[in-house]
Parts: sequence; C-alpha cells; structure tokens
Amino acid sequence: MRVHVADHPLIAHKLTALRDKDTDSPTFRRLADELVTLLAYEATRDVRVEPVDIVTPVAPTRGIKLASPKPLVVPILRAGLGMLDGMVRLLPTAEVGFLGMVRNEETLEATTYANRLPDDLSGRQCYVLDPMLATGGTLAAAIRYLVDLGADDITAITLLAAPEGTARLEEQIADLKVPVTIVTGAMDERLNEHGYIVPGLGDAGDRLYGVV
Ligand SMILES: O=P(O)(O)OC[C@H]1O[C@H](OP(=O)(O)OP(=O)(O)O)[C@H](O)[C@@H]1O
Ligand SMILES: O=c1cc[nH]c(=O)[nH]1
Ligand SMILES: [Mg+2]
Repeated sequence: MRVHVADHPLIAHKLTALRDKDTDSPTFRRLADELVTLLAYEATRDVRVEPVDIVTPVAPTRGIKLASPKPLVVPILRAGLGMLDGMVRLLPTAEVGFLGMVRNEETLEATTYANRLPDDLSGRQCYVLDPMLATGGTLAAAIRYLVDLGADDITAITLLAAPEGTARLEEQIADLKVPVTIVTGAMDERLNEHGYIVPGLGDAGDRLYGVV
C-alpha cells in the first residue's frame, strides 16, 4: 500500500479552516469540495489514458484521453458524499457507485447498509472517497468489497488520516493482490480513546450534514 501525504500550502490552509470548530456547515462543505479537487489532482496522476489523434486549427497532433473502461468513483456515505462534486469536476466522464457504511461508535466496527455498484468491476480503476481514515476499518471493508467485485487498482482519497489506522489498514489488506494507494491531505498525530482523529476535525458527517 502506497501512502501519499499531500504537501501543499493551499491544502494546509484550507484544512486549517476545515478543522476549526467555529467553521459552519456551508463553509465546511465548500472547503471539503475545494480540498478534494486539489487532492484529486495528485490522486489521478496514474489515471489510465489512451492516445487520441486530433486536429488543431494549425496541425494534426496526437494527444491523450481517459481510457476505457472509465474510472469508477465511490463515495462512502454519508461523509464521502461531500467529496463527490469536487472529484467529478476533475473527472467528468467517470461513473459513480455508492457504498453506505457506518461505524459503530462503541465497537468502532464498520458495517455496510447500502450498496449501489456495478456487479462486475473487472479491469476498473476505482477512486474511493471518504474524508476520514481513523481506525481504518471502514476503508479496509470498502477496499476489500471493491476487490471482490474485480477492481484491479484502487486509490482512496481522504482529507485526514491517523497513523494507527493507516498501519492497521495496511495489515488488513496485505493479502490483496491489487495496488492500493491512499492520498490524504494530512497525517494527524493519533486517535483518541473514542477512535477520533486528533487534532482532526470532529465528526465529518455531522459537520457536513448535521447530527443524526
Ligand atoms: O476509519 P474508521 O474508524 O472506520 O472511521 C472512519 C469512518 O467514520 C466516519 O463515518 P461514520 O461512521 O461517522 O458515518 P457518516 O459518514 O455517516 O457520519 C467517516 O466518514 C469514515 O467513513
Ligand atoms: O475523527 C473522526 C473519526 C471517525 N469519523 C469521523 O468523522 N471523525
Ligand atoms: Mg459520522
């Protein structure tokens, strides 16, 4: 598993505003949207392309276009939905599948409550969106699920990650034969006793959509 921590002052600047407990929901949504576009630029560095011949007003030339099959973007509900628009702005031809997952706040175990994905992901490059990699349980289950459907290249984009969760995720998917990359806006200090990222930003889903 490859882990890429974005190192860019604009990302750090926007993350600082996102973390602030006084940042309201509309501003939080806008920042999450802007951040994912910046992170997606890095995350799509290895997106598959194929050559295409075109003619400019001056001369014929060979360029590139996104290869088929199109990449699949998979936001993990709820909080991953806050990253979807920013991602598809950069990859407008991508298809989108959905996974609904929730972490039990006592046991910290993730369960899946919704799934709207193609039946066969053979040969597909997948981009998973989830703002928080905390214990890593949610992403481990999501990645395993996509690989079981045939995905052969997975990149997860997170806004924040915790070192313990990243290590645990790596252990939990060590047997998978497909390349997995994590692109994150920051690697925070640690998890607290409730499984929250420290300093973190609190509950991403609640901050995007309100407390349920
Ligand atoms: O790495 P983990 O320890 O598994 O935790 C991370 C998960 O927790 C949050 O989701 P949550 O369960 O709060 O659902 P929500 O997005 O609906 O709020 C977050 O959006 C991740 O999906
Ligand atoms: O810090 C955390 C950990 C899990 N889920 C969140 O939304 N925030
Ligand atoms: Mg939540």
